[in-house]
Amino acid sequence: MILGILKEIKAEENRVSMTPAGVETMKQNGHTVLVEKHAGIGSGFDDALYAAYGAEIVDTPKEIFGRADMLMHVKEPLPSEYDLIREGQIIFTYLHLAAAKDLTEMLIKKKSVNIAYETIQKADGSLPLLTPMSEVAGRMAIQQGAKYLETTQGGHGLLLGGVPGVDPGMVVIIGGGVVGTNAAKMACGLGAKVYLLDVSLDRLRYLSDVMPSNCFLLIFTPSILRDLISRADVVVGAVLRPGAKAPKLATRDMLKSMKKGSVLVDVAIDQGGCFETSKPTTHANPIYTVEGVVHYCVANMPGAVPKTSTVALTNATLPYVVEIANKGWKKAMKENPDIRYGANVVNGNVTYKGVADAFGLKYVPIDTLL
Ligand SMILES: NC(=O)C1=CN([C@@H]2O[C@H](COP(=O)(O)OP(=O)(O)OC[C@H]3O[C@@H](n4cnc5c(N)ncnc54)[C@H](O)[C@@H]3O)[C@@H](O)[C@H]2O)C=CC1
Ligand SMILES: CC(=O)C(=O)O
Ligand SMILES: [Mg+2]
Repeated sequence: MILGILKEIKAEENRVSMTPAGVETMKQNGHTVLVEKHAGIGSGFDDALYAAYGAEIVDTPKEIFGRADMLMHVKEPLPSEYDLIREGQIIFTYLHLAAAKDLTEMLIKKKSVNIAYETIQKADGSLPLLTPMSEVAGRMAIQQGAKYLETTQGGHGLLLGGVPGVDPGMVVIIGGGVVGTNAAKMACGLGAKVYLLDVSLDRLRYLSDVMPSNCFLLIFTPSILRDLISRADVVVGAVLRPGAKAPKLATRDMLKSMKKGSVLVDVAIDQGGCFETSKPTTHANPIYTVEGVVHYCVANMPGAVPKTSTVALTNATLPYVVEIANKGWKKAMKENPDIRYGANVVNGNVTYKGVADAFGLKYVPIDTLL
């Protein structure tokens, strides 16, 4: 198969979808790998290194779209690429379609085979291609929250961890999955007072065994959130209903009760966000203020730490890329249920229920297309 590694074009997105070591593995499996010129620069990998590991360096995205059987990106295709997508072409990347109606409609029209990293799912319910970036984003969420608490950044001027003799800040994390747990670890490590909320008692029981004593674990209810949010310095949105639009859990009314200059970090923004007042921002312009509360809603947070994220992402994607390339998408989906879950829009059909439900479109189970 011919594989195309495109240069990311989203604002300030410096990741790349495959490391040179990944290219070597694909070559060992008998595939051709086209890498767009300068695709890896932001992650510390130059064209000469890719070439040394067996990649063919290609000048334009147009040539890659024209030649590749499978396209790989990190982020979703952007409008400048829409016309280049070919019928039957495999697109393997983060898509987050339940929060992207235009993109969903475009992919339906193109009849491409769109496999989303974020909905590939293992038998235990975990999301192996979302996990590494959720680890990064969860850890970053606290760095960003701490930074924007500084008065020079628009915050109310508190050091999140405090110092001896002065109270630390209070962090509320909504959702105790991968993002939430990683955010909690960082916030606890800094010495903040941390509240972690989830709807799953089993998850809270597990976390109570592994989290330090400055992490308080509570079941999520709107009234608990309303109470905590009025006292919080940093609130992190970290909920997920896989593949579906995020529920709006924190309302504008709750925001009004918050301290001016406190900070919301809505990591769930890529699925639409879990605060009523969230809208996607970019690394170039990451924050805005509503009701005096700083909102950080960057949909590709890991893109700012590409040296960590690119390697972590390839570590997770590569076994799946190898399987899809070696077997073709149909056989790979027939034989591996994890990959079947990744099917979002295939040959003009919406094959992921959360996406179909988000837009009232017809849901076509992927099994009927294999
Ligand atoms: N902005 C960015 O750059 C990035 C965003 N993300 C996003 O972060 C979000 C969270 O991802 P993960 O932690 O990997 O998901 P996860 O599936 O590991 O965790 C989600 C947690 O939310 C909980 N939950 C669901 N509904 C809830 C509710 N109503 N109240 C409280 N908890 C609830 C679930 O029980 C689960 O524990 C996703 O939308 C993901 O796409 C992930 C990486 C980067
Ligand atoms: C998960 C995701 O959307 C990201 O890493 O950008
Ligand atoms: Mg995202």
